[in-house]
Amino acid sequence: MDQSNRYARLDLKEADLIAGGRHVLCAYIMKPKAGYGYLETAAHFAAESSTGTNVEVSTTDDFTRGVDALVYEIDPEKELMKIAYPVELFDRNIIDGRAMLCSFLTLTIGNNQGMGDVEYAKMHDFYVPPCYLRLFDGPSMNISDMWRVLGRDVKNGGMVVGTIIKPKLGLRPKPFADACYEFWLGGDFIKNDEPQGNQTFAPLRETIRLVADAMKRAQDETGEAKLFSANITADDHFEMVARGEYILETFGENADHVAFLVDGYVTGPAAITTARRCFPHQFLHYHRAGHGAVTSPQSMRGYTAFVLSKMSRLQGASGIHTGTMGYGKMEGDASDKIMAYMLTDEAAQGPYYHQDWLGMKPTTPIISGGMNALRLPGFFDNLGHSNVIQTSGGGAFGHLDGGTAGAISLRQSCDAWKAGVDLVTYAKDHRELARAFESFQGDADKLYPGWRVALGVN
Ligand SMILES: O=C(COP(=O)(O)O)[C@H](O)[C@H](O)COP(=O)(O)O
Ligand SMILES: [Mg+2]
Repeated sequence: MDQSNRYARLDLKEADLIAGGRHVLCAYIMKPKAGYGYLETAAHFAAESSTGTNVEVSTTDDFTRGVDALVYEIDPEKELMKIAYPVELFDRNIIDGRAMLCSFLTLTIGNNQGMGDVEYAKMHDFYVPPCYLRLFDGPSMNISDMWRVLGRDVKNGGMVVGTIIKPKLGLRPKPFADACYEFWLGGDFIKNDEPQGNQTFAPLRETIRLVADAMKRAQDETGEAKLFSANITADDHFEMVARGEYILETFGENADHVAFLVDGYVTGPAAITTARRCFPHQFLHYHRAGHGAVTSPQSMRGYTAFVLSKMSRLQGASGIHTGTMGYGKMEGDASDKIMAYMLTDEAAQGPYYHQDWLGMKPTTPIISGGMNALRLPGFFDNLGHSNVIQTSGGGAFGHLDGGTAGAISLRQSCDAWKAGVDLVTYAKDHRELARAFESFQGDADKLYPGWRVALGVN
């Protein structure tokens, strides 16, 4: 059934919709299945994503029609479809009237992902009007709060030197805490790897107790504050709260040195909001493990990493992994930097929409995935600054001289970049950095040909 007479209004102007302030706008790359017209498929998509189904129903009244999602722009050649969703469509909390991301998703990326007349549809950008934007929690903490604990300039505190305790799984509590102590002698920040939690070989209560002790000893040893991002991810809200409360109680006077890590893609918006609302004074670390299933350029469905990141700022992530923009091991390329700017800037220019954040706190890009001291300068050249949280797991514990040297090499690499000094030159009088070249020789050969002669390594 062609529903375009009801669910398409190609006369609507995007500027008028934005000025009207009553619509969430979404841009999709959509292709109809063979045999289906573009506009009729787009209209069906909008119907199924708002007030309709595949046939007219007798219960529809004028009010219903007034909150129809409307296709307002199509470009079949570019497979581009834009839909305006009246904000009234989205569910609100009964407890405080505020917005919930799950409702945004269930409509804009819901049944429409499995329709028989749609070959594929993927959201590439969305726009949130002020009346709806202010109903989201937004971040309560971010890198400024980390810099404050570290005693740095809270506006321009520089790279937070971080790691992920590796191996990914398999360390029992004492070797885990020992690895933390080792890294903290040179670095600032340690995160649980995303699956590390309460495995039977590493009971959370014992591990956290030893890590809290390691933090105290490392702080005493270095005279510097240290940070830990503890994984509180769980299916059960009460489990997450129990973990968070135990961790804060155990860290005691260092509780403000603790971030909470949540695997936000696999556990979904509810887990992010549990952490954001139950622990508003802790940095909320959004790990996005699994996101590639929908965000990968190979996936023609779901939404992009840009959309995932934008949703995370709405929900209140203090920081989210934004990938390594082609400089690390995960999928991505240099243009992904628009994700980082969308998260940190007052206003964001996305692929299709300009979004003013109206003072919503920034979310900090977390840079991770196959990174090491050799790969950082190229990354920073592309991004243009180093005010990020950077975590290198293999890049720290894969250093020939261990985690402390690995941490120091990462900091030296960032210092070299900020000073505008070539990394090989800087390595000549910074041993840990020089040894990073020997530790990651494949990268060294590829990124810094001639390093062996320059550093006297055969
Ligand atoms: O554990 C790591 C990286 O470890 P390593 O530093 O040893 O590669 C992270 O889970 C990935 O960075 C996630 O990817 P992304 O950050 O793209 O979400
Ligand atoms: Mg990991």
